[in-house]
Amino acid sequence: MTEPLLQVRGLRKRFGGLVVTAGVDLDVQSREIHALIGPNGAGKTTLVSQLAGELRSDAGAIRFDGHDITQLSTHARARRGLVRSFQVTRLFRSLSVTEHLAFAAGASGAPPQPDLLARAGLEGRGAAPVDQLSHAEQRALEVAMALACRPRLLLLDEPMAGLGAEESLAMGERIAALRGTCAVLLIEHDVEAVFRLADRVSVLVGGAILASGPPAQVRSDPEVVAAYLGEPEDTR
Ligand SMILES: Nc1ncnc2c1ncn2[C@@H]1O[C@H](COP(=O)(O)OP(=O)(O)OP(=O)(O)O)[C@@H](O)[C@H]1O
Repeated sequence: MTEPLLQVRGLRKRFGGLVVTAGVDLDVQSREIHALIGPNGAGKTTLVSQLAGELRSDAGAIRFDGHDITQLSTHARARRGLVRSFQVTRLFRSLSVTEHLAFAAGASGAPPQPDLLARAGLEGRGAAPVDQLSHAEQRALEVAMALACRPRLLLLDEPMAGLGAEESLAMGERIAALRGTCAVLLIEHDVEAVFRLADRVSVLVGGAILASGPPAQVRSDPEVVAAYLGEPEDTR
């Protein structure tokens, strides 16, 4: 069997006395949409920060595309195609959407992609300064900037947070449209959206993967139901 695109083994991270990532094993295959779900405080964002290289791991190994990247910088990981979505609120608010996309592409060395605005749902908004975008448009730009880097694995941490129902659906459709072009590791609290979108789901509880598999299998796993999903009537 070919090696998964991302292979994480025994990954650990502690903050002082608090063990947050407690020996994570995780495989993400090429071009799959892989959701990472779990209770508040389970360690999802910390794990994504470790994968992106923003947080140094205490132990364990991260292999990407057949190479050990555990010690590589964020930038070196992005150049290999492991990209976390940007947070535009941290960037240059008076620059336009197009300028942001050019900045992201330039930083990663990827060639420009003329269809990116349309793929991101930002058609006709290229000249708009970022501080005039709606919240939903800003979230769309964050994903678009990551796509501008031509990722092989896109790390998305709650891309639907703060969006209305229709905007969430639109974001879900854009993520679904990525299937087959790149892999996506998606952290999302909206379990219904996750089970609609994902090819596989992993459940992180207490800093370790409790279950991993196709949505239907994970959804009916008694341990997952007990630790996170609850019975059908109180499914969150
Ligand atoms: N830099 C830090 N220093 C100390 N503790 C931290 C730090 N970052 C995260 N934590 C703690 O690690 C635990 C896991 O946090 P994390 O944000 O990774 O969980 P999460 O699963 O993403 O949660 P949520 O679903 O609520 O976003 C929490 O108890 C949090 O307080």
